[in-house]
Formats: sequence, C-alpha cells, structure tokens
Amino acid sequence: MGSEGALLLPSRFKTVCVFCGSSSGKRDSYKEAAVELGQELVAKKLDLVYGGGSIGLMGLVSQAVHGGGGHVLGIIPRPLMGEEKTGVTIGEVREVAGMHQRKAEMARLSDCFIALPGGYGTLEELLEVITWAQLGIHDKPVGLLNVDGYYDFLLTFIDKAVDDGFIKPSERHIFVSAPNAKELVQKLEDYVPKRDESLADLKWEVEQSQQTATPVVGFNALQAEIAL
Ligand SMILES: C/C(=C\CNc1ncnc2c1ncn2[C@@H]1O[C@H](COP(=O)(O)O)[C@@H](O)[C@H]1O)CO
Repeated sequence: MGSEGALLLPSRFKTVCVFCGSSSGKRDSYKEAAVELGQELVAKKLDLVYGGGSIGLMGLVSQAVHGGGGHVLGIIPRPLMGEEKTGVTIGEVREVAGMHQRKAEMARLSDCFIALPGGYGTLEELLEVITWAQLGIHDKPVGLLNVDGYYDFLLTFIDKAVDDGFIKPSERHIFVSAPNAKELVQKLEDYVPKRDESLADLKWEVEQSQQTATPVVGFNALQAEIAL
C-alpha cells in the first residue's frame, strides 16, 4: 500500500517538545528538516512546545505547525522577551522567570523531546533531558533528528563515553536518532524506557536552608516539577 493509503494510527503522544537552533544553519537541509518536522507533527495531530520566538529553526518549525493548524506553545524567559531578541512569536506564549523554569516547563508540558540541529542552547536542553532520563526523573523518549549526519560526532562521542566507562552500556539507548522526522517520530512511539532499579529508592528531599530560607531543590522536587 502507498503511504497515501496507509492508515494513520493515533499517536500515544499529545505534545512534543522541540529543541533547535535559534539560527538556521548554513545548509538548506536543516531548514527543510525543521519544516518537515512541523508538518509531521501536524499530520500526527501533535501539539508543539518550544522555546518561543521566530528566529532560526525555531521560527520555521513553529510556523509549520501553526500554519498547518496545530497548537504552538512558546515558553520564553522574561530576559529574552521582546521582538528584538526572539522575533515575533506565533501561537500561545508563556512567560517564565528564567532559563531553568523554561526547561522545567517544557519538560512538564510535553510527552517526548526532539532535537533538531542547533548550537549550545540546543545541546544544553538536549543533554539535560537525557540526564533526567538517566536519573529516572522522567521516562519520556528523547530523539535526535540527525539531519545530514549533523549529530554523528555527538553519537560517536557518546559511544566513546560508553567504551571508556562513563556512560553505562544500558544507558546508550536513551538517545533515539533518525535522519528524518517521520522515522524519528515512529521510533519515539516505539521507545520502551528501561528502568534502572538501582535508582528506584532514590530520595533527595527538598531541604530548607536554616540560615537563608532558600529552598534547595532536590531530586523529588524536580520530579514533581515536571510531573511524571
Ligand atoms: C540571546 C539572543 C537571542 C536568542 N534568542 C532565543 N530566543 C528563544 N530561545 C532561545 C534563544 N536562544 C536560545 N534559545 C533556546 O535554546 C535553543 C536554541 O539555542 P541555540 O544555541 O541557538 O542552539 C532553543 O531550543 C531555545 O529554547 C539575543 O541576541
């Protein structure tokens, strides 16, 4: 059967969080991949959560979802609010106090994560949700859209870290990757988290500093914050 005739099964996800460049990159394939990802989300009736704004790949993916009739939610830290920094934002916009709250909100409000090509910001967001998955803070799938092999060096580095004993072989699977949006979303749908039982009893409580009354946020608080 041709793909036009294939039955589109409903997704197990409702909302996908996308991390991606605030720049567009130098290859057309990066821009095309951002638009294709947006169109794939629309085709699967998935909502988008992202960092807000209309610059770079962030703008392209959000415009593709919004233009296709999908719901777009941009989460923007107050210091980045303003057209001169993030461009004109489409869809729903939620303002948060800072970068940490943004990441917690993006994680809380989504069912899986996808990273398109990007720079430091994208890598930081991606590695944080990978670390949270490793620690059992969430069990939401994390996917790399490895457009034109953009993330090959990162994947090779992860293999090196496994080989050299810094990442457990059983945790190599946390990264799901594919060269195009359709394959990646399917892999994320099929992903089964492997629970590390050694973490099951971890209890880092929220502590209250006696002197400053400043809350020290621990493991359980973060788990609650992003609402498993
Ligand atoms: C710092 C300035 C503009 C950057 N504007 C951004 N607006 C919204 N979100 C952003 C911005 N920069 C980074 N982000 C977040 O990080 C990811 C992109 O970072 P990268 O370094 O470009 O890969 C993205 O997912 C956003 O969540 C004013 O000069």
